[in-house]
Amino acid sequence: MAKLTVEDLPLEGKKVLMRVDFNVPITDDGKVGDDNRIVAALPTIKYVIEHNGKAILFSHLGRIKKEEDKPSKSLKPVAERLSNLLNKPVIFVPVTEGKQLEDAINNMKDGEVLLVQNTRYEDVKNGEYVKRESGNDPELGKYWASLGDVYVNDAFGTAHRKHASNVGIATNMPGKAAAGFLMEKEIKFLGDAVDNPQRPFVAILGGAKVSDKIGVIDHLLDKADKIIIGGGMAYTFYAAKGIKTGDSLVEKDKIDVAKQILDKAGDKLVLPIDNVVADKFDNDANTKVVEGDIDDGWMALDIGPKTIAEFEDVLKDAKTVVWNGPMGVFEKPNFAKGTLAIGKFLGTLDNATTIVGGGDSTAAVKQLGVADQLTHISTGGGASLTYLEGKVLPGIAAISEK
Ligand SMILES: Nc1ncnc2c1ncn2[C@@H]1O[C@H](COP(=O)(O)OP(=O)(O)O)[C@@H](O)[C@H]1O
Ligand SMILES: O=C(OP(=O)(O)O)[C@H](O)COP(=O)(O)O
Ligand SMILES: [Mg+2]
Repeated sequence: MAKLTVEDLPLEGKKVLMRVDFNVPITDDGKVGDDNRIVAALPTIKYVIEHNGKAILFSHLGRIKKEEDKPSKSLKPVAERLSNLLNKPVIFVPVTEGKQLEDAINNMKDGEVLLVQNTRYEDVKNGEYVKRESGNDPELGKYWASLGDVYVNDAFGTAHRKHASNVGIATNMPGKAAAGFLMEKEIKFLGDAVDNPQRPFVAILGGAKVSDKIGVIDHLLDKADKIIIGGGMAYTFYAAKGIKTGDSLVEKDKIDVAKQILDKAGDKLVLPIDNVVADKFDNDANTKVVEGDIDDGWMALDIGPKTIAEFEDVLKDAKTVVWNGPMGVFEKPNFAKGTLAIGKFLGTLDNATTIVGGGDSTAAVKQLGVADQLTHISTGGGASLTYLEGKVLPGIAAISEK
């Protein structure tokens, strides 16, 4: 990378603003469900504090559209886990601006670590959805930049976003915005694996961020030999094909996009044949396996056994596989079979490069015990896909040149 890296920055005694991606799953009882993204940022955080910098960390957690979203999306549990992992105190500041934050920063000693509250708290002010963080409000990036001396972006998982805490701060610190070690590592790995992929090259797309990620498929059609669609991504395609979807996740305003993709894709696109459907979004729901049409009152929460066999057949000769998005609601054990089966199968592909990306997908393969058999676990889902498309990632573009 011809970009500035953390090793190029003066750190001793400096206020080092750092963007990390601590958007981790939080359990119903308010604990960190998977700490892969926190662990992945440790090398850069440790480097900064070992060089006597003051590490001031910024991250988002989830999406905030109304005041009531805030309490369950506090970064407090993340601060506690980070403190355990670093084996030292982490100062947690429960606000994103103002005197409390400024005082806390000014009171820091060299080598200390501080975590600022969820940057997306700025998206809702006085009950209004103002998107200051997600809309890259110029005043916000400028304000946050004013709090530090230098800036390190290690949030690869967020690099496809143009937000105040990544692009905003960086553009306000020209010549002083550097990449962290995780950012460097992810780009190097993805570049090596997918710029000239060994073929057949198969992409697997699932998960729940349909409107975000469906557009990527169009571009992937030019790159990949096959594209497997499972998980919550599949049912908008069902709707586009006129298959009944019942109460499954469908993004109505993306049905036309799905139709266009289907027209272009021919047999490159592989959709589920059967699904595990449930009568409610609950682990204890009544379930059955159905082929094709899903009746009203039922929702597809996992791929079915015939689909698993179908997907394995497509994957068996692959030399490069990139996977983003779980095949079902794996957080609920009764709907984790499809994700587990695909993860296990990828582990058996000895001569293939297998890459899994995404906050939830990596949590899934770790939780299900198949992560060790894969070639690379990337912290970025949407970010990896955007990279794959060949697009510039705004978070990386904003980092200063060497
Ligand atoms: N059939 C489905 N219906 C609803 N949600 C689903 C379905 N399949 C997967 N999901 C959900 O998708 C979420 C992950 O999606 P996403 O954030 O796009 O993946 P990643 O974090 O790996 O990039 C998980 O919380 C999972 O429960
Ligand atoms: O979790 C993330 O992406 P991913 O779910 O695609 O892995 C990133 O933190 C970005 O989050 P966002 O999609 O709410 O901007
Ligand atoms: Mg996710």
